[in-house]
Amino acid sequence: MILPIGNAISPALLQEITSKSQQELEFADGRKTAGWHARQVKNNRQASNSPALNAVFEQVSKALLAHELVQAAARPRHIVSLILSRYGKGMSYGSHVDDAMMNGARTDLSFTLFLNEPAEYEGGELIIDDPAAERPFKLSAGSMLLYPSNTLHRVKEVSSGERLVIVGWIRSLIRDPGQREVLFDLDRTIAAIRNKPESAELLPLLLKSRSNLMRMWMED
Ligand SMILES: O=C(O)CCC(=O)C(=O)O
Ligand SMILES: [Fe+2]
Repeated sequence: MILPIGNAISPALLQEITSKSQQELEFADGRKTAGWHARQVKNNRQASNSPALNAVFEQVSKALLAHELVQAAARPRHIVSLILSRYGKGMSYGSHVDDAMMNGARTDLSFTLFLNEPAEYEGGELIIDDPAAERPFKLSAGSMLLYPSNTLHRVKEVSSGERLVIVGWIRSLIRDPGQREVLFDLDRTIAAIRNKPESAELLPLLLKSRSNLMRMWMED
């Protein structure tokens, strides 16, 4: 499941990140943190490690882990890694798969949190490989695209302006994307009937099914 999530972080946090990116943070060649294959197709710049960057990442992690849709779709155990990237004119990231393990943890979901508006740059679409159709995504500032880490994906060349994003990886309590989708659908069903008096009898059974599926599938 590929899921766009609007308003993933607050406008205040978004504003703080963009102004720090312009004024305070330093950026270096993104190839330094890529594996041997990704290095050949990666052409961007990313924020270097610093206390200011860590403070940003802490706030972003907190906001995303508290977000209802992120919780429902990803069932996150924790955020494994975050990168703040900037793509200027001529930069892109060719087709690749993300590393299965980062910082000692399995990566189950990947996401891109868009930090500036689509009108601020040409190109720069995130494309998730899909045998049936190419799906380009270019979301508004503060929105994120959440997708399974087992996909091939790429970022089209930016032809003008600048693209600023935070890219991240989530270790889920539910390893299998299909099982996560069943739980996501159940969450939505429960939310839709929760306050309907005519569903009062069915609700406990649905809650029981969700709990018991979690017990079957969850790992820590
Ligand atoms: O910039 C993006 O939207 C995605 C970047 C990416 O795929 C990666 O860093 O692995
Ligand atoms: Fe990637």
